[in-house]
Amino acid sequence: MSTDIVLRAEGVGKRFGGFTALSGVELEVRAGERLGLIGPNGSGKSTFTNCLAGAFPSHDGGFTFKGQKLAGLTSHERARRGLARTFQLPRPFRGLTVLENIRVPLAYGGRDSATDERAMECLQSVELASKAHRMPRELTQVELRRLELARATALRPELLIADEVMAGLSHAEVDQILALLFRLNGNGTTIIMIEHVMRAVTEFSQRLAVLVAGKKIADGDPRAVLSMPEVEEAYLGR
Ligand SMILES: Nc1ncnc2c1ncn2[C@@H]1O[C@H](COP(=O)(O)OP(=O)(O)OP(=O)(O)O)[C@@H](O)[C@H]1O
Repeated sequence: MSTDIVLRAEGVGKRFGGFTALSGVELEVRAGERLGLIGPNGSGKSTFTNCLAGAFPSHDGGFTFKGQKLAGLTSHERARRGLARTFQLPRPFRGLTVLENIRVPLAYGGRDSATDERAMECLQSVELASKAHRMPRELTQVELRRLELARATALRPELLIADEVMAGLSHAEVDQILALLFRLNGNGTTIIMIEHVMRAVTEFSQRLAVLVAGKKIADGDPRAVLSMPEVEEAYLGR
């Protein structure tokens, strides 16, 4: 694993009206790293993702990605720079086939890359090639998650934020998605996994960061972090 810092969050804060959803969040992610970002419901994980991906601005602080500040860039511009995210509820274009769904992000990456061949390659990487000409409504839950991952990673991002891609899946399906994420990481993609399926997070993460009520309360070796009394109390409810 390289020691280059690919992402740095500095003092990130976000308010919704009078409610503080994030406060002073500092985070560094190394190139090639697998980081788990955990925390109870409502602790600010998706808000952090939305600020990072440019869905809405943060009120305080900001992000540096590959040495460049992200402030002022739209979510599309961030995606073009290699920052990808999935959505908790998969958001395929319902009126397009599975293959056409992959052509959309490819088209963002430049006219030449939006070929059927490249789209099929993406589908093969998530084992969905046999469903290329199906409509999203014909896919199972786990296939929809795979399509979401293929859409997010079509442009071969340097950093992927996988936001609860395992929710509601069976044990075996979680293993399938885990294998896929390990493969993506093995091919060089840095991954931040936001997940409530603890088995998956602990198996996947080289490091864990914990958000509670909008603040980062722990960051380090997964075993050490999970055995911290404040994490057990806040997150695991023990
Ligand atoms: N658009 C919004 N307007 C007002 N409050 C919001 C908005 N988005 C999030 N919040 C609030 O901010 C807090 C953090 O929410 P967020 O969705 O980031 O938590 P989370 O850690 O991702 O939770 P979960 O694990 O349930 O997905 C919550 O209290 C939520 O109600």
